[in-house]
Amino acid sequence: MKVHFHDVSATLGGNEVLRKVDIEIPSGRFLGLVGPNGSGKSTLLRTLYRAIAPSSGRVLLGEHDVWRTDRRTVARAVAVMTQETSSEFDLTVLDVVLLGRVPFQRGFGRDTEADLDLAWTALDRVGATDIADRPIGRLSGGQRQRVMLARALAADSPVLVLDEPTNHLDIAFQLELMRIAAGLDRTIVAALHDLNLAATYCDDIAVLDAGRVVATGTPDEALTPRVVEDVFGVAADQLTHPRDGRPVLVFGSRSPLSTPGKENHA
Ligand SMILES: Nc1ncnc2c1ncn2[C@@H]1O[C@H](COP(=O)(O)OP(=O)(O)OP(=O)(O)O)[C@@H](O)[C@H]1O
Repeated sequence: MKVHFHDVSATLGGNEVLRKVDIEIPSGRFLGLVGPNGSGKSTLLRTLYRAIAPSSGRVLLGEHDVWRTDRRTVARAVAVMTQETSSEFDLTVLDVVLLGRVPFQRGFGRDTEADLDLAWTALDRVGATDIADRPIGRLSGGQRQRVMLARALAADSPVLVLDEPTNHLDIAFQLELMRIAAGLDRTIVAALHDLNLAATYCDDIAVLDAGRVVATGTPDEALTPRVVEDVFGVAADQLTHPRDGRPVLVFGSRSPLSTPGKENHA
């Protein structure tokens, strides 16, 4: 299912935090949304899962305007993993993952065998079957993040929203999470701070700055040294990874790469 943010603007607390953002994500593509703190990434994601209404513009899921579609239909189409921790601290991990199935159940329906299968498969996928009985409130930040990913995976929705999904995760699971996401046959939009994780795993990148899209394209097209320096105020070089040919950013150097201390030995 394709997603189209069509000239989306949003105003919060009297400030325009999104300004005519226009981004199209074709069905099945993985878009990384990057930008400095406060640039509007989470706000844009919220317009997609019906948490913040745009002040103008439209958010399209397929051909349908999210804001003219009922909540339940949107909840079935869009699974969300955010930083907001579950307030149900006494629920077990398995219960929390099963919450991902709620939009697909009728009324206050019971969990079916199929729901349980999907929940266990998702827990297995994130390596969390051994903590299925633990209360969510007694997990580490990283364990909780895994459970939140499992909840989003258990909802087999065509669209997946990830808001800073790798926070709290050790490096091995950061890579694992991105590998899992990249391998899904879903349309994904993820707000990411780590530009190299974004460059390695995303099909496309959109760079936001002060509520505006300032660059889009494949990682090598969007994450140029010029864009990184203009938007983040950090000097960067774009190299090519020797193993996979993907772009890699190296920060804090001046182009062309200089070797620290070399001049002392000349
Ligand atoms: N509820 C709110 N009321 C008023 N202003 C808000 C509200 N939520 C966010 N903002 C402001 O909107 C702007 C965009 O915030 P947003 O959280 O979308 O940015 P972000 O790019 O996700 O940032 P970060 O990388 O720090 O998570 C910021 O200036 C923020 O202070």
